[in-house]
Amino acid sequence: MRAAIIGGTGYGAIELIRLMNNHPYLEIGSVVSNSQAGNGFSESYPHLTEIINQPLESFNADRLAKENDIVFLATPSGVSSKLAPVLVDNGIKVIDLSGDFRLRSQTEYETWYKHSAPEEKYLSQAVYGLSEIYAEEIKGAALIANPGCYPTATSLGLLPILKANLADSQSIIIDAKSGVSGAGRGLSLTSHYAEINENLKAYKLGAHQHIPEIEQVLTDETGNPITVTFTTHLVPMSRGIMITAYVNVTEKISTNTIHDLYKKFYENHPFVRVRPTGTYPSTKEVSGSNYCDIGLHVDPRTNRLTIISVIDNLVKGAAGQAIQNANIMNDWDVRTGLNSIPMYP
Ligand SMILES: NC(=O)C1=CN([C@@H]2O[C@H](COP(=O)(O)OP(=O)(O)OC[C@H]3O[C@@H](n4cnc5c(N)ncnc54)[C@H](OP(=O)(O)O)[C@@H]3O)[C@@H](O)[C@H]2O)C=CC1
Ligand SMILES: CC(=O)N[C@@H](CCC(=O)OP(=O)(O)O)C(=O)O
Repeated sequence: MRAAIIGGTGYGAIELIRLMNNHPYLEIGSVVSNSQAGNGFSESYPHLTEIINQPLESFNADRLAKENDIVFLATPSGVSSKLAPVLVDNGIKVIDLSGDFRLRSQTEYETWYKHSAPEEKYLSQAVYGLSEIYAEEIKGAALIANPGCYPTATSLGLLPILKANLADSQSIIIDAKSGVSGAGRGLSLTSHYAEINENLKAYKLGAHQHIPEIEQVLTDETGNPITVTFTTHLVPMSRGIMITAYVNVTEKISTNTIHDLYKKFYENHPFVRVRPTGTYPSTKEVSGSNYCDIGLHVDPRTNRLTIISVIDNLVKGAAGQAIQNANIMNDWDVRTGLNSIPMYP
């Protein structure tokens, strides 16, 4: 199956290429670049020399639909909302890595993203691609809204306890940290070496676009309107996300019991690894892989559960989950092309 990638010279796109290169059924088809059309790939990414030789193309929806079977949009929010409709109307399946089709409400989208929402007609047909939770819906979808990196780690970490009705759903605090590649390849003062090296920064307090996304999933899955306190931090590393979530449990319950509950919840989901009690995952232990690793601890003094959830933002947080969704859409084993062991150290 030929897969086109749009946003060709961004970090999401090259991660798609790295993963697709080892996928037995997905062949890298057209690679579209807005800024580098006509140039060779290795001019932007010399590490791909003699591996990916095709020239970068400009966007042409008719040609893309004729020459490819599926399109991955690795473009910024506000750009995907313009490109996806043209592709869907051309009858090609689309997996969008941006935030454009994740929120069902246009008003919510415009409040948090600060630009115009996609058309209702396309929003209503988009399926939220949190692979472990929505596989049935993903199977038949024409347009997938691939989840955000922070919402992936957060939702997978919180859903088992919330769905078991063992937590006070209004007590959730999420402390989130990301490596700099989460902000993409574009240059900015925040990701400038001297600004981020040996530094730790909190950002977008109360204004992060992933807040409504997290609240939407948790609310949908529990049936209770949930609001969360969510604070993001930029850490001086290239890849990786760690979320530390705190939630009050509503009855006396041990870490072992909660651990068993999580193991059961994810027993048929090979990419979520629930760590043994007393051990907590680190970002390097999932780096370069599609795993989400979860560690759990209940403090009996406070009756509060601490959840540590780690992913690689570019893999499970973006390109890896997108490929996992393509696997689900095509009825291939979810692990297809995603078997690589995390890169350690
Ligand atoms: N980085 C991450 O960890 C994650 C990213 N995402 C989302 O995935 C998407 C891609 O992210 P990422 O690759 O990191 O971002 P980058 O900034 O690295 O890449 C985005 C690419 O999109 C293309 N682009 C930029 N502006 C325009 C435009 N106006 N019109 C058309 N194309 C444009 C550019 O490539 P070219 O000029 O070659 O077309 C650019 O390199 C974003 O929506 C992001 O929010 C989601 C989860 C995690
Ligand atoms: C470190 C960093 O800046 N991360 C980005 C993550 C953005 C992202 O992945 O965008 P989506 O909204 O498409 O998920 C941020 O916090 O905004």
